[in-house]
Amino acid sequence: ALHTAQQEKNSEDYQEVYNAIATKMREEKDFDNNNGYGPVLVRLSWHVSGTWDKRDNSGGSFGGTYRFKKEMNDPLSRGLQNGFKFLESIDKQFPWLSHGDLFTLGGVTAIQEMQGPKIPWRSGRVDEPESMVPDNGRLPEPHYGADYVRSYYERFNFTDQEVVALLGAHVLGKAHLKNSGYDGPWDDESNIFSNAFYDNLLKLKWTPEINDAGNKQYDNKEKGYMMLPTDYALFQDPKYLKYVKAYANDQDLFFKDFTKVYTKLIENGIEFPKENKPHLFKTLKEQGK
Ligand code: HEM
Ligand SMILES: Cc1cnc2ccccc2c1N
Repeated sequence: ALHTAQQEKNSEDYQEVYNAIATKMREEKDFDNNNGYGPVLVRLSWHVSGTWDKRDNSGGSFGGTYRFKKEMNDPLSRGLQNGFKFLESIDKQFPWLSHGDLFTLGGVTAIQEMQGPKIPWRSGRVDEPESMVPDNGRLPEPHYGADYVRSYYERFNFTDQEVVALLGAHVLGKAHLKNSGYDGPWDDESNIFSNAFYDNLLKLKWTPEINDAGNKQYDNKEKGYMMLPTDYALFQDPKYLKYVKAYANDQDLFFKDFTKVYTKLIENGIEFPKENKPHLFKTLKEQGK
């Protein structure tokens, strides 16, 4: 059964939460080699949504079950505890906000504050008990190629175009050897949301290397950039490559398509009554803050 969102506050209340998250991001911008908390907040919003299974509508962002240790300690989510800890003070400041809304609003705020597209965000997710925590093993592994990526996203009914647009979020942040067994990029500023992921994928020379954890990754020595095998798959597969080229050449198109598929991702499995309108948030900058 679909979950029905329960709208209880108005946009001004959620803008206040947005501002609290965005302000804290500014205050703690030296986190993780100066990347700040933006990237890990975006990854958290994806992981809490990526457990969804269209077949029985289990998992997904609605119930906020990431707060329980079985989901939080999924080995494929190592490092996301930093994002959870960051949001704990926000959780205390706004006790009326559900965890599902908190985790997804964290990602939306981070994307917009990192100069990404405006993401219209709908509220009303309702906390579910620990018994509803989905099993581990629903998140993707980074070791494989295009066939794996394509079949993984079949569980979301995402097309090739949607998969390529969604993965553009890997312009943000970095891989940490102790988290995932992958490492890099080694530049210190990957906290601006742009179409650079596609540009680099297409234009730079990528050398397969075995990293210190024994995993194969694709490195560009000149720039100190890396690509996971699942990233590089978008270059290897001709059907994906078509969209990589489109987004490398048109950032507006990327922003538009990313907004659509990211919204689908964080809303999967939830029914929003028609009066439950999306909230459009102003960035701190737009508010003169
Ligand atoms: C094929 C699907 C995907 C795979 C296999 C994958 C895998 C990974 C891995 C291994 C890392 C490094 C984690 C670490 O070592 O700390 C990572 C980081 C990240 N992922 Fe993904 N990911 C996928 C899809 C996505 C999607 C759909 C999004 C968002 C829309 C996303 C956003 C991020 C972000 C922002 C980071 C950087 C986090 C940080 O800097 O701490 N990823 N991903
Ligand atoms: C440039 C690049 C490529 N792939 C990534 C995968 C995970 C996290 C960050 C990445 C990143 N900044």
